[in-house]
Amino acid sequence: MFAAGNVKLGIAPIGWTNDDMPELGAGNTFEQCISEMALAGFTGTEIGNKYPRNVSALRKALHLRNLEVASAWFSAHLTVRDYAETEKMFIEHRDFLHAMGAKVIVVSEQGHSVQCQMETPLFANKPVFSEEQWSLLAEGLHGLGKRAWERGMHLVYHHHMGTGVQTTEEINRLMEHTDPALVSLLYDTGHLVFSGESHLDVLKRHISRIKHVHLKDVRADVAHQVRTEQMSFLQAVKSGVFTVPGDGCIDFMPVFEELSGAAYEGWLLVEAEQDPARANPLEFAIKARGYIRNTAGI
Ligand SMILES: O=C1C[C@@H](O)[C@H](O)[C@@H](O)C1=O
Ligand SMILES: [Co+2]
Repeated sequence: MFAAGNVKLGIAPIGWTNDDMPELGAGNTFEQCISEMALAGFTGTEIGNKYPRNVSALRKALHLRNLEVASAWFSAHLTVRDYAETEKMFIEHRDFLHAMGAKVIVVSEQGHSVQCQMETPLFANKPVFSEEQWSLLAEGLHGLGKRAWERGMHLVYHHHMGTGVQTTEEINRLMEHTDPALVSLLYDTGHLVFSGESHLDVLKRHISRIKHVHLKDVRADVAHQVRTEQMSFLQAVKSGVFTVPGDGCIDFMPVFEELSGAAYEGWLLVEAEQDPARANPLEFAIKARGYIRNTAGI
């Protein structure tokens, strides 16, 4: 299916320790996390809050386990703060990722986001950007995209539940109003399905812009409960709305077919935040690895 060497397989540390709720998996160490990633058969990772910020220490720890850095999340605040403030932090983040050998920088606009509010019902309160906020976002992303290019890197925008870029319409709008040379798309299956979008329509429409992929599955019964009981994003995660590919309601075969058909090059990164006390991270990493082998043949 995928041509040899086109894709690399990674896994995010969020299944071991959750950056949005560090109390989930607080007892899991950095070394345990990266050792189990390697043991499960992955060759890449994103950077979590327990990872050392020292380039040589992180490089050594990952190299010992044959792991590479795929990317790391950056929270932008382009709709609520001065551009210069976001740019300064972005440059620091970019330079760290560049030193670690990453080629893409994950960016999500967190201005007005309800993603990290424990008590705020998700679906009723997601922000809807005004015309002015859309312009601030597009212009700001163009600025950050140019900064990424200074190091030969791509900015990949992460559409996300509880933010102003969640739905198909919002993703379409962002893609239409940004320059493909400066702003690419991160495709996250879990966020699209949880939001009620057609993940395959988004994939087909924006395939040429997609430069990073998060493979996240959804437990449909929990997603339904989140809507009916007006739960927050964090409550949804704690309740188990997300899981690894092969354990939820998404059939990843058409996703892999579409990506490979378009000769997608880059990372396929399993990202399944759930409570590690309820879902053993190593067990679920092994499960994901087996499912990908059986469906994508890699
Ligand atoms: O890429 C991601 C990073 C996390 O911090 C976030 O909340 C998660 O849902 C996600 O998709
Ligand atoms: Co993601």
